[in-house]
Amino acid sequence: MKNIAILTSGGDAPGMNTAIRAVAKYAMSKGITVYGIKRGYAGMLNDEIFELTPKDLGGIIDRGGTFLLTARLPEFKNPEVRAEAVKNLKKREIEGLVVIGGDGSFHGADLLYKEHGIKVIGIPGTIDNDIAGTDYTIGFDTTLNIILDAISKIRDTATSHERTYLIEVMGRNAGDLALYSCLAGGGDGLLIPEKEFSIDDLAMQINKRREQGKLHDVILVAEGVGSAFEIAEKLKGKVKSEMRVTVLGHIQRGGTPSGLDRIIATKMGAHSVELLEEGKSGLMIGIESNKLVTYPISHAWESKKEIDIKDYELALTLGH
Ligand SMILES: Nc1ncnc2c1ncn2[C@@H]1O[C@H](COP(=O)(O)OP(=O)(O)O)[C@@H](O)[C@H]1O
Ligand SMILES: O=P(O)(O)OC[C@H]1O[C@](O)(COP(=O)(O)O)[C@@H](O)[C@@H]1O
Ligand SMILES: [Mg+2]
Repeated sequence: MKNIAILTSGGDAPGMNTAIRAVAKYAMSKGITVYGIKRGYAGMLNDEIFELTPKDLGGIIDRGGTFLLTARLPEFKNPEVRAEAVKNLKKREIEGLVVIGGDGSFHGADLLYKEHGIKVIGIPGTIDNDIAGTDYTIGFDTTLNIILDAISKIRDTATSHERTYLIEVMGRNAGDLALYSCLAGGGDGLLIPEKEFSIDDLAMQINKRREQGKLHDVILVAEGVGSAFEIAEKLKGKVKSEMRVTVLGHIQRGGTPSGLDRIIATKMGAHSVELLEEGKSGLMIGIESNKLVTYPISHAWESKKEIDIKDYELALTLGH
């Protein structure tokens, strides 16, 4: 394989730059020419494609976001749009494409392979950890650590004022960020979309904690269950303590990638080039039990990543 390209697509995630660097440097070490595509599929369509040089890759291993920029292009679901975009790859004789993104981005990649023969490899990059076939997606660990830092800070003020805090965290339809920040941050309650919950039970739990002499409550609310403000509204009159809501928002998606995110981004990035060199295509890379694995790329949207029930129950047990 002589020429490959890389793009990032969907929501950005810390560690995407680390992955781009690994793909490009590893490919260059094998004599492959590497193109960067700006703004995901939008840049492929608009011909924002340029040859990456070693200079582009310096100083990005620890930079959050993605220097290739990212975008969402709903029109890419249209086969005519894909046919137009692929012309910009073919005129440069780009045979392989590494797509760093989520299930939606992988879907687009799969169609490029099936319809136009471009060899594609997907690297899971999203803070949500909502992709089947991998224990961790790139960005999840960094975001988890940002949330843990926020929990510690909020707990200080929550305790001083003896308040109940609802902290809304990202995750789209997935509860992993809320679950693992509750587990590792000592959260006192957890609401995730994968599990039913009762507002009355939560209120009872908060009141019971106060009877035990606890001075604060930190409740993790996954955005997938709805607004934490609405949950607070429903709790009003049922809990005795004063309540506050903090929506962490996009602060969760920025900053230096953690060690774990950099390690998995680097390993997955290099492996994507190995797979392309072997002539493979239509695969996504994952990490399971600390080993790199591959699945057909369709695994990302055909299988649903399940919540770990034991971890969920442990978080609830320790939160009581
Ligand atoms: N079914 C699909 N067919 C073709 N392209 C798709 C499809 N779904 C998503 N895409 C492309 O991938 C982009 C990113 O998808 P999105 O679902 O927003 O994020 P993520 O990749 O993080 O799941 C979309 O804006 C679109 O360009
Ligand atoms: O940046 P936006 O457009 O506000 O999107 C917010 C969404 O993006 C995410 O941060 C990341 O989601 P994706 O990786 O699937 O794009 C979600 O957690 C959140 O729901
Ligand atoms: Mg997605």
